[in-house]
Amino acid sequence: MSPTVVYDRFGELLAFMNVFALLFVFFLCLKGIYFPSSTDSGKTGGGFIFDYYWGTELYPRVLGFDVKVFTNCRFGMTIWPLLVCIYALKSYELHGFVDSMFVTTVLQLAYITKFFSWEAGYMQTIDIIVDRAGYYICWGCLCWLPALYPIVSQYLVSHPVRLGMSLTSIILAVGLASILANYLADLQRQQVRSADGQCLVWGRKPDIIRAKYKIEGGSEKESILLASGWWGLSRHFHYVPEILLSFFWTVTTGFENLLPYTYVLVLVILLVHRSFRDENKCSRKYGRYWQDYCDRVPPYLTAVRAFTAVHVAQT
Ligand SMILES: NC(=O)C1=CN([C@@H]2O[C@H](COP(=O)(O)OP(=O)(O)OC[C@H]3O[C@@H](n4cnc5c(N)ncnc54)[C@H](OP(=O)(O)O)[C@@H]3O)[C@@H](O)[C@H]2O)C=CC1
Ligand SMILES: CC(C)CCC[C@@H](C)[C@H]1CC[C@H]2C3=CC=C4C[C@@H](O)CC[C@]4(C)[C@H]3CC[C@]12C
Repeated sequence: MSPTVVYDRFGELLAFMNVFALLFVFFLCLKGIYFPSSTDSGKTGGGFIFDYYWGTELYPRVLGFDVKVFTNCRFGMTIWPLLVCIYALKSYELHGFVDSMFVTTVLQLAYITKFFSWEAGYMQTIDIIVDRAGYYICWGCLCWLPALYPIVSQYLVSHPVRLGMSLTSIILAVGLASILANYLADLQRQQVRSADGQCLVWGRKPDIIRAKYKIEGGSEKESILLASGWWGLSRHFHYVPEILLSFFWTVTTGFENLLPYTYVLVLVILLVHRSFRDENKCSRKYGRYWQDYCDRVPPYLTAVRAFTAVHVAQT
């Protein structure tokens, strides 16, 4: 049997995953209340619907597996590249070599490879340390991610687009450059923190804030907030190349249909919402140190506005 049967019967597979995920989230909801694996567990206080949506446990374990690492990394981030390859194979069976499919496949696989090379960093993000294992994260990674994230590849199977050599090269180059910028920004923060600020950022001594915060139990800890390099351009600057890279792998579909742009549009909403959530989290965690960082570095919408204003003034 060819793996492209997954493309042919994707609707049925997704329906099955939905039933499984909805039941699994229900199981997790009860488990967090009655048999928690960790201390951050129990009802949210918002009623059953909200418990189900948000989850009742931060780090549930089932049969020795960490549920969120499994749903987010081992399932979601693994099924995505598999689907991208299956859709590319289906397209090859139907139309032979199609350059738009080639570009989107290379860009998505490069992006996913980037994710796995930085996976340890993902363990420190709000998905893992703030969001409980409920409908939002678990159903999201089991159903929403496989349906939405590879949508461009799925669309190109039935709507092949011929880009030509020049467009193929340009989109590949700017797409890979955006992936690199996003990767370097994530890496820069990790390196500065692990070197305790004793390293160079863009050839200079980094501009850092030694931010103190209290952990449960009241003892004090210290962390580094980087205010130069990528992290000095704007707060959450790495979201800009994140949006651009997804736009580049989508623009391969042309402008005839809005459907393949769903992922980019949803991503913009998700990242804007996420930057507010993260700022809230950092402000509560670091207090006046975070305020100091905000005084030095503008939010990215301000940075984008300032960037556009300079360009408009120049032209
Ligand atoms: N495709 C998709 O669906 C999505 C992709 N992403 C991508 O995933 C990656 C991770 O993003 P995300 O999960 O949002 O988390 P971030 O990488 O933005 O990390 C946020 C955390 O970084 C720390 N931090 C914030 N500012 C600074 C600073 N100036 N210096 C040092 N540390 C700082 C804080 O954590 P601490 O408590 O450690 O200080 C903060 O909570 C990015 O590449 C992003 O583009 C993100 C969301 C969705
Ligand atoms: C239920 C839905 C409305 C929302 C579902 C949300 C989740 C599926 C997604 C929320 C945040 C997403 C991610 C965050 C960071 C990531 C790092 C990046 O390098 C790869 C993608 C991802 C793991 C991404 C995956 C989907 C979310 C968990």
